[in-house]
Amino acid sequence: MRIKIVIAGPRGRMGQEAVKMVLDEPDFQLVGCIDRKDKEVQVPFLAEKGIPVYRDAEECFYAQEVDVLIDLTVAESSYDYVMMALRKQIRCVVGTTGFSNEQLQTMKATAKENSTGCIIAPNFALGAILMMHFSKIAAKFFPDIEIIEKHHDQKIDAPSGTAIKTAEMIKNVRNSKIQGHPDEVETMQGARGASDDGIRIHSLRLPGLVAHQEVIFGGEGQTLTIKHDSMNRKSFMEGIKLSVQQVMNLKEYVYGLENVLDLA
Ligand SMILES: NC(=O)c1ccc[n+]([C@@H]2O[C@H](COP(=O)([O-])OP(=O)(O)OC[C@H]3O[C@@H](n4cnc5c(N)ncnc54)[C@H](O)[C@@H]3O)[C@@H](O)[C@H]2O)c1
Ligand SMILES: O=C(O)C1=N[C@H](C(=O)O)CCC1
Repeated sequence: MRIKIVIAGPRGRMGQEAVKMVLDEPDFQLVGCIDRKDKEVQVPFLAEKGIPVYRDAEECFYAQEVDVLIDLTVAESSYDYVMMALRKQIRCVVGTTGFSNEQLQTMKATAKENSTGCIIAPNFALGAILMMHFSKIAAKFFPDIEIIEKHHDQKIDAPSGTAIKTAEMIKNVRNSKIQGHPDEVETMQGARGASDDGIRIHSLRLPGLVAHQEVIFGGEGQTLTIKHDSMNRKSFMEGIKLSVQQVMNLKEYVYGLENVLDLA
């Protein structure tokens, strides 16, 4: 039996790539897409293949038998779609970033209440998962850390979901620390970036970039840099494919692809 999939956000940079991936995968079946309500734009590629595009998620979930929702939209709509899907016991694979902690906690609780799998991953690139994992190891030895994330200039959320997740993973192993000089002063606001428990996060947005992150550790007489670059959006597809396969056997919420990979 093929896994029946709906993709929300099929016209986006990630959505287009995900549509191709799902259509190319013999074990997957794309049964529909969900596009935004306010734009009546045809999606010719989907029309040719006879794949319905719904403007209303409720209608989509009513009309189609769905195993997994893949959401690649914006946090506001993604939250509504995921909540609706989980309440109907439709599993979710979510790449969208920019959720509040409260939204993440509510989706977690809803997945549990409905015994339904939900993987939310701020980054699906396997190299990025390793970059975060290696950073967590390095942070045990080097507690002075600056994260520099660089993305294309059409990204709406900052800092990136990956940078937030990296800081969260590091905080699990690093004691709280205020970095830099205790009397340090910003003579231009924002010069030192954001601070998460003392870890500094800097967000760069430029045309030409896709998704990149460096985690720089400083110690006595040395620095260590752990760096990952996504050159295109195909780099995320292997992780989405794996998540769809894994979520079929899950009955709860998982935040981060590292939790469904064997990194031991
Ligand atoms: N997890 C990862 O590995 C990963 C990788 C790349 C991007 N992202 C995230 O994925 C999301 C999408 O990124 P993108 O670069 O494709 O953005 P994009 O702007 O190209 O695409 C977003 C799509 O969502 C659609 N959309 C907006 N509101 C909608 C609604 N209410 N219903 C349905 N569709 C709606 C837009 O029309 C657009 O087509 C972002 O949150 C981004 O941060 C995650
Ligand atoms: O918006 C993007 O493009 C990306 N966002 C993710 C994030 O916020 O971490 C990472 C991959 C690309």
